[in-house]
Amino acid sequence: MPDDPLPTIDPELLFSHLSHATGILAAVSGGPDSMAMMHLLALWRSEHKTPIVVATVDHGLRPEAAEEAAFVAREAAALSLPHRTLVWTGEKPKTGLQEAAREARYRLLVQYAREVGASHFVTAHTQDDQAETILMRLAKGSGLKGLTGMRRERNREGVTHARPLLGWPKAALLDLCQTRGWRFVTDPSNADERFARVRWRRLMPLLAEEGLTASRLARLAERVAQADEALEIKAREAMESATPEAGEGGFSFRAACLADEPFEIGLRILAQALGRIELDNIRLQRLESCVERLRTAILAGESLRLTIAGALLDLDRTGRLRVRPEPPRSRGR
Ligand SMILES: Nc1ncnc2c1ncn2[C@@H]1O[C@H](COP(=O)(O)OP(=O)(O)OP(=O)(O)O)[C@@H](O)[C@H]1O
Repeated sequence: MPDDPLPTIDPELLFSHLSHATGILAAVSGGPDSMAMMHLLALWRSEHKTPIVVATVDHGLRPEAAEEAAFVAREAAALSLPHRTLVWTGEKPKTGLQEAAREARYRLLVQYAREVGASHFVTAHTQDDQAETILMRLAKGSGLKGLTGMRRERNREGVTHARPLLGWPKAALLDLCQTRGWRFVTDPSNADERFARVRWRRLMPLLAEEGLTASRLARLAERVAQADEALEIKAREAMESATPEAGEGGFSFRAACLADEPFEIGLRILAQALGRIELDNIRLQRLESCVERLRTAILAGESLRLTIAGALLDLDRTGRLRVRPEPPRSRGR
């Protein structure tokens, strides 16, 4: 397959959805993607008044990290952009280090965005990152929700996390850095095969030879996101017509919809019900087995009591399902 020509990136279009931001915090690690983002933001700023600040997180995991942060600070200063290094000082876990580092990074970025009054923080995730995310989630047996990939915008504790480069290939950003002479650093952990993401990245050219390109995977994510949104709306409508009522530390609804609606909608109704008592991110397999058991009981007109991820579900013989947080005493049994 011939390579697509690299697209030209217009900062005005790229950041158009950020024009209403009260301030933008750019998360810049020093790699080509985020350095390109910083330069593009600096170009965009010449036409806009939105304050822009830059931050680099030093996770305290690699000795070179402090020098990389200093490098970003110098490059930001050359563009007259204020820069801050945010240091992760917390305890470092022995397992799940990447996950913990990501959580710490976002926590620090959200805190700093608040401190400087920025309504948005932006990261330089690209189309390739999106494609890798989809492949990794497929390999983990993800359901539809996971296959929607990373979102262009999401709320993190009151601050909007935007990913303006999600539609752009990494190669286009690298090309920009090279042609414009924008300097960047190379993070050695990007070649460390202990990380699943790196191993998937190595597979990408092979998959592209069979047509499974990053742009097709990213397109799949967009289509799945559309389907996911439609199914969520249908599930919400079904729940609204099931006379939901708050009470006794939780809420209840007519559960017939769990059996009458297609299984996928039933799953989402239950997930939304649990969401109402602030239980989110429940494992798909757990939800699936709960809905299966509830459907069987509903059709047989039987009562049923179940627990799932800290919630107590009580189906009575009239077909009403009560959902409430599990009392602390019975948890973990
Ligand atoms: N140390 C850092 N300091 C500042 N920003 C960072 C840092 N590391 C990553 N970022 C931001 O996050 C973007 C994506 O980085 P990377 O792909 O390494 O993160 P990831 O952990 O895979 O992403 P995610 O956190 O969404 O899973 C970078 O382009 C940059 O904008």
